[in-house]
Amino acid sequence: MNSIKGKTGVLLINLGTPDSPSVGNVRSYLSQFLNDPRVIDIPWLLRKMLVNLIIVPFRAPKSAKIYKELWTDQGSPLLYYSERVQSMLDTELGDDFTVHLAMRYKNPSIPSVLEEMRKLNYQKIIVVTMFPQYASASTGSALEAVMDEIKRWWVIPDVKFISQYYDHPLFIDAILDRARKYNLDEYDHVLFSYHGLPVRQVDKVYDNGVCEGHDCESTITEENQYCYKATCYATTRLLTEKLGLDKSRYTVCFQSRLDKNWLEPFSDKVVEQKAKEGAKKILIFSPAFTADCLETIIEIGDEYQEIFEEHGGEKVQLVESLNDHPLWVDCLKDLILNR
Ligand SMILES: C=CC1=C(C)c2cc3[nH]c(cc4nc(cc5[nH]c(cc1n2)c(C)c5CCC(=O)O)C(CCC(=O)O)=C4C)c(C)c3C=C
Ligand SMILES: [Fe+2]
Ligand SMILES: [Fe+2]
Repeated sequence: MNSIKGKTGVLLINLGTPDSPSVGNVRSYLSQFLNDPRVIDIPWLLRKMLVNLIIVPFRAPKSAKIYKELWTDQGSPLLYYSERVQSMLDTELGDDFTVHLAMRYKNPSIPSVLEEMRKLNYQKIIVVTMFPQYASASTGSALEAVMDEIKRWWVIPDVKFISQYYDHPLFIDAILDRARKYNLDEYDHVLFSYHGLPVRQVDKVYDNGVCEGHDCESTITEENQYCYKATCYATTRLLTEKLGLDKSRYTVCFQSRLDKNWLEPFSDKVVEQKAKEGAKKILIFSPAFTADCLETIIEIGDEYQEIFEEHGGEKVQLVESLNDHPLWVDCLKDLILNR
């Protein structure tokens, strides 16, 4: 048996990114991602045909071009920052814990990292994703992939899952600290742009598959606590209360949609609308992304800037993701030690 630093293994999981921005690697990433039944939740045959014959062949070359713009000397920002957080958290947690990092799609893969962890014979494993708001397509999929591996082990240690933490005070404080360098009074409007989801997927958290009788834009209760829309609005309320931002000065919106049946309002449409109303400068928070990635750097930073300028606006300012912010690491540490 290999020696272990401590008795608890922590598995930190993020979404994943292509191994390189080549068309082949982007195709392989998109294929694994979009064939996930929690991401495209339609019947098997229909998903295989739609994803493998239509979406991936058409999207891979376009996405590869964008990934080439995103790539830095350190590789993909999502993987780079996830590794930084893993190493900082490992140091912060001290000798009783060892922190491992896996990606839901591509590398380091969940099966390979869990196999290393199995060999280390931990007494306890704590699994935490880098998704603050629960969604079946992100957190649910990552936790299912972990269960699929561990269920086959002969020895199953104590296992603990952390499903969401959008309201953790240190998560909120870390975002506020990122925003400190921007003077809110200089901006005509503020957007809180979350990754979008098909409405059908969000509503599946309710037994009858519909979000009826819940006021998910203004209240969160035991009944809608896993409704992604409700947690995005709740995250925004926690942030805006501390920022002292009046309701008239901000909009919650959802980006990266694949079709029209996704959560509304759509971020790109809000950006366009604000420019048409005469806004010159807008500030965009992206509290569903804990590491900067294609969806923040390119979609918000470049594409929304273009849309805004096209309609008369001047500057779209992105509030950087938490990346390797020390308060973000403190948040994860607190979740591991105290949840
Ligand atoms: C049906 C499609 C998709 C669902 C549902 C979805 C949910 C979802 N995604 C994230 C986080 C990220 N997604 C990222 C990229 C990305 N997302 C989709 C599609 C769905 N996501 C695609 C096709 C892509 C690839 C890029 C592209 O071709 O446009 C990323 C960035 C990864 C990177 O390498 O930088 C993140 C992060 C969440 C949290 C989520 C559910 C709430
Ligand atoms: Fe996504
Ligand atoms: Fe809801």
